[in-house]
Amino acid sequence: MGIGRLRFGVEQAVTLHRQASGLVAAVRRALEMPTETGYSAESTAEQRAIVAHLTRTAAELAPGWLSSPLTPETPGSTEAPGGNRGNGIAGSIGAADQATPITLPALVRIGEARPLPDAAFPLLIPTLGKGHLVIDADARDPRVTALIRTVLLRLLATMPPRELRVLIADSATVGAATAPFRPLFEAGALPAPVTDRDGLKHVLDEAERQVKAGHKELPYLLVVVAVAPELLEPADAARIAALAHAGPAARLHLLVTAHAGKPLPNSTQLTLRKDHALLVSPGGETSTIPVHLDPAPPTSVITEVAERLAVEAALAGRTELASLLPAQRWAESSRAGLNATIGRSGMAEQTLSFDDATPHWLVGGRSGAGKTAFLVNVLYGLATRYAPEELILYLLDFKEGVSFTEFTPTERDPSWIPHARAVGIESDREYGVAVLRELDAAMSQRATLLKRAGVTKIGELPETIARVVCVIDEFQVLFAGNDKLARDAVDLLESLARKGRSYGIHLVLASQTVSGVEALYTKRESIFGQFAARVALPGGAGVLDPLNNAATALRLGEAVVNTSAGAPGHDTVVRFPNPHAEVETLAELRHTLWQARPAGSEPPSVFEGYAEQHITNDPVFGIPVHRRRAEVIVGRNVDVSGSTASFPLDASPGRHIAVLGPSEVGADILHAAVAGLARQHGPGDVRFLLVPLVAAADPVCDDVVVDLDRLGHSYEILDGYRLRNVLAEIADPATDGAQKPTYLVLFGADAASGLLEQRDPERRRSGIDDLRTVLRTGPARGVHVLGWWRGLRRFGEDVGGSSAREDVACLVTLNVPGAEVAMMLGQSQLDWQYRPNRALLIDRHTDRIATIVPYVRPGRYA
Ligand SMILES: Nc1ncnc2c1ncn2[C@@H]1O[C@H](COP(=O)(O)OP(=O)(O)OP(=O)(O)O)[C@@H](O)[C@H]1O
Repeated sequence: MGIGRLRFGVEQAVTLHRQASGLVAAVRRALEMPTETGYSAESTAEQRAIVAHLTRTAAELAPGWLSSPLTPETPGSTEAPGGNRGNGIAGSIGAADQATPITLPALVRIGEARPLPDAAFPLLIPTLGKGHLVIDADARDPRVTALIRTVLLRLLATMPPRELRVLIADSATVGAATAPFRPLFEAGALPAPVTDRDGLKHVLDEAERQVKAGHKELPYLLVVVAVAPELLEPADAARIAALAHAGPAARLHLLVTAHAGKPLPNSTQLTLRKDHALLVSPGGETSTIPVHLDPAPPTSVITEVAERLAVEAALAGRTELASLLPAQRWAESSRAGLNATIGRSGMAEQTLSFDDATPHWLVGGRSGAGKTAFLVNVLYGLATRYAPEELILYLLDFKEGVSFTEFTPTERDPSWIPHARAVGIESDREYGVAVLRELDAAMSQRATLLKRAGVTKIGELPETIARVVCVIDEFQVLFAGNDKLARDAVDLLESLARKGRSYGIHLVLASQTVSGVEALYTKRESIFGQFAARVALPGGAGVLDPLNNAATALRLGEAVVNTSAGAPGHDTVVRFPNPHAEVETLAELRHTLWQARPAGSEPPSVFEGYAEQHITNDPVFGIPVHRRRAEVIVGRNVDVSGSTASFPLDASPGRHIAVLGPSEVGADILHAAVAGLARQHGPGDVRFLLVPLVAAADPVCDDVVVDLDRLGHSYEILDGYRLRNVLAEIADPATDGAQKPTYLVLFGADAASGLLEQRDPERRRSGIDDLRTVLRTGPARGVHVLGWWRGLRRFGEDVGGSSAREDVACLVTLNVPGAEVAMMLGQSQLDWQYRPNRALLIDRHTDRIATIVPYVRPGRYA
């Protein structure tokens, strides 16, 4: 072989390496050497000198794993082959103690160019930051498999894991070509190869996104296209050509196999011959210099490297919550919006914002898909990033579970997240609507502020106004029932979704069944249209466009994030941590945030739907207040603050309380009523007449007695006969004013009906007559009846039917059907269904009807 041929070969190498300026210069120098030194290049020795020079240059330009032979000299060692430090996994893993910085692997060895039968120089091809590699044979050819493995191993072993993503579409060998890299797939450090047409489309989507994003901070993306040629659709081939054109500028690089036809732009092209390969110039000209592709690296080497990289990736790409939290607490401003780190895509952190573009989020996922985990991560992330003056949280959970207990003080741990304003656990719809109302009111206040300041967004106000994030888990419960409550919820949500962005009020709606929200039917678009940010967890494809199948193959701990209202092609798959696995980290973080809370911070108001409510925890119980008139405390309102549910007692006719329904909670409500009253009167100022008429109430009555004794009150315990006499006494106008203010407490009042119905022939009155008189005239004389009737009908008959409705104005109904309550109230319909641990409070004088959580004695539901 003469120098002419060598010169041709080397010059072609120069052309092909045009973009690799370092190599071009080096090769030129090598070519110029004979003339400079005056030697004739005709001699074989001279040709050898050129080849040797090229070899040395190659080692400089592509050190370590990039170009050295991949059969390790010391088996079992993944130190950089060839003894080079700096460009290899040894360098990246031990980066801290490496003196040599990692250089970008712009050039990678794929084999040897052999211009002389006995002299070869390493063939380097331009890769990251430069160009693509294309070969005409498909991956079923073992030499192509070897090429893929060589390039992948060299690049993976060289690049820091965060800076190179690899996507593999391999229908040709169904993933076999890259099988030795399995440890990386299993560790989630690289996505496993996709092997079908849809998979290829997703890979190309992802590559196009990289090109569209176009900014320089993205990690490099290497896409291996090892598609069986018979499965490659022309449209996909066109997409690949377009990506080849635009890729290098956007850090996207291709390794394409089975490519026939026109050379792809920016590519090193190879054509396979029987025992060697040839380079094809961009113009399509085939060189004559034979290239011997490197054999596949030993599987053991690949596996060892992959395992080490998987460990490194696991460390670098940890998705533990702690690794996603900001280093500095409360360092960010919420003026322009809030950023939440939601997990990682590859090694890169993924952030989703609450701002003008994505003011509200919709999150979907089947039960057990990790929705709570996802939300808890987001909330801890936000609470660590933004100070309580910048962020307020409202957390509502409608399902059974403990999603947000994290954020509230408990008996065991008094700390709380200082941003949390209200937390609803197993919330009622009434509570949800109360929260939405509070937010709606906040929106109106903010609107006034903005108007006054002449601006349109809270970020433009001179002072910082905290942004509000309201998370509603299983929000579809709000709309169940298609009743007034559901309609109110829809209206409020629509208003918040539409206007919240300007006022810094952001919603996160999470659900298992977003698609089936019936009550939203007419308003679906106007509500969900405002939710540009969609997060689909496994089974949560309902939050995406019906044509978007990006969430089909998600695993636990993964989510598709889409900021284009779920439109196909705008999806990023993120991995998120499991906070339930980091209980200690969370507890520590909560304590740190709690300790740092601003002076005077109040704990969040907490609504626990399942919890028994006890009067001893009532906000006004036992606080000595000088009341003008007594209040009968019966439970807690289902509102944001969990305020006291009570009836004021005054002298107007009808200020008596009837608790209705067979549930024994009726007796407990009377217990609470007496306990509350007993603390509003001095000992001896009033008298309590206790009438335990049913066995079920005896223990309750005993507790009342103990309490009254302790407080030094005077009381009497009456049976049915004494009750009849007492009613007669009180009803007698002659006793007017002779008695102290009296509370007549009837435990199971219906049991006395038979006795009271009997007429006293002398007085020509029955006990029932006296009862009705007491009801009508008692309050004016300070006599109030507190009674528990187990049946509605009996109660109606005792008090005198519908004409006497006003004689008992304060009602608490328990397990009584809504229709019967409606009938008693003379209404056509009542949207109320009894649920355990709930009651309906009705005050006829104020037309107030509200769901309450009645006070019970501890252990009532145990
Ligand atoms: N990123 C994750 N990696 C691994 N396991 C996880 C991850 N996130 C959650 N899990 C686990 O999955 C299970 C379900 O999680 P989680 O309670 O968050 O789901 P969910 O969708 O809220 O379920 P449900 O709606 O039934 O309450 C839990 O056992 C949790 O530990």
